[in-house]
Amino acid sequence: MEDRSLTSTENRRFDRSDNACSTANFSGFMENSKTENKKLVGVMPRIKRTNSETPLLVVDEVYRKRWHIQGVIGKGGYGEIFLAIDVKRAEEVAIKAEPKHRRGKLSKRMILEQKVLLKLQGKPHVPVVYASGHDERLNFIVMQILSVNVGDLKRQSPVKRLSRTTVGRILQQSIAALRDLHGAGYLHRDVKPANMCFGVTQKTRHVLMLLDFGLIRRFKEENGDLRPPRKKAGFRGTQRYVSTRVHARLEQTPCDDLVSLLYSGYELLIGELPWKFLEKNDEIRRFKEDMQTPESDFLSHKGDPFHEFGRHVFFLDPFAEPPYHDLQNTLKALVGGKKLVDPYDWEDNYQEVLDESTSSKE
Ligand SMILES: Nc1ncnc2c1ncn2[C@@H]1O[C@H](COP(=O)(O)OP(=O)(O)OP(=O)(O)O)[C@@H](O)[C@H]1O
Repeated sequence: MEDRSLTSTENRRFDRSDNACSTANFSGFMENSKTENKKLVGVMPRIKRTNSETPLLVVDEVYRKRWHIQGVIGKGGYGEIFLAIDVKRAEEVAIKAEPKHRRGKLSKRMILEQKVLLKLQGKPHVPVVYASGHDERLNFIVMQILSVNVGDLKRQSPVKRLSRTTVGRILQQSIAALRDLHGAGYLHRDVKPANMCFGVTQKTRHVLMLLDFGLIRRFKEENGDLRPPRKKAGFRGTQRYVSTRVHARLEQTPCDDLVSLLYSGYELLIGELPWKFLEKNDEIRRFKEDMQTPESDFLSHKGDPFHEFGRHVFFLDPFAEPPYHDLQNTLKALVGGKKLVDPYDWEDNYQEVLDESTSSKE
């Protein structure tokens, strides 16, 4: 095994041989016995050894006699994501933990996330869940360890953006992830680069995974019909990425996840969304509304595959099933003959996007 300094603040890549052990049953949570042959080769997240003052899980402690906590690898608005070693299987896992109570109320967010993640097990763009459950203080999900998120992979690029072929493939895979999720009857409602990671094993390092099912909502009845829309829906999502329909508090449908995906792709391609520095909700909404008018600069870009994709997405019928396959096909020219398994920017020292930048200056 390579030397892995856990105090390092750099992203790490390392190789590790698999050493899967048998599974055991615990009370109070479910366990998935599926384990994949592990050899970690992807862009591993940074580990912070320092916890917050009131840590959800304590570094160096063994949680539930099973997971040796190594450090924090991610933080969201609700909880924290830890790197841990599963002492039974001798392999790295990620543990997402959230307090059970929020502002004095029982938090249902992670309970729903646990349920949906379990339902989606076996889908290629969803992380493998090894266990999930709760104790008196927190809810937790033990899952497959993934790479640095795509937003951070963009931030690490020397030109703070990603190449067209990398973005095209991220979008094609995200469309597949959304097709599977929508097919199961759920909307994500928080599609953004920070909620996308790649696998870190040889087999999964080119597979995009969609994360964070905390804002998920069922949009179909059990019989497949659309649930009747509410007159006014609450705001759910991240202001920068939500569609104009969400700004208008309309009931979300699959097209709104796809608009968030379009904005995510635009951000990855150009570096920052034009409304990044606007603070007022109305100003952001107006900017987005202008962008989707047929005479906008964005939609006047004829012949460019990303703008073609934008045209498709902006004019989707909110109440019809999106043409996922056609949308993926629109992106073929952006991908330019690269395969999903060919290296992505971060595996190639961002050379392609550096070359794109140089040629656009000439
Ligand atoms: N399985 C994983 N492996 C590696 N990193 C992960 C994993 N799950 C989450 N992360 C990292 O942690 C970050 C936060 O995760 P997540 O979005 O699930 O948390 P959250 O508390 O629900 O966040 P939010 O406030 O955006 O809703 C992600 O952006 C990602 O970088």
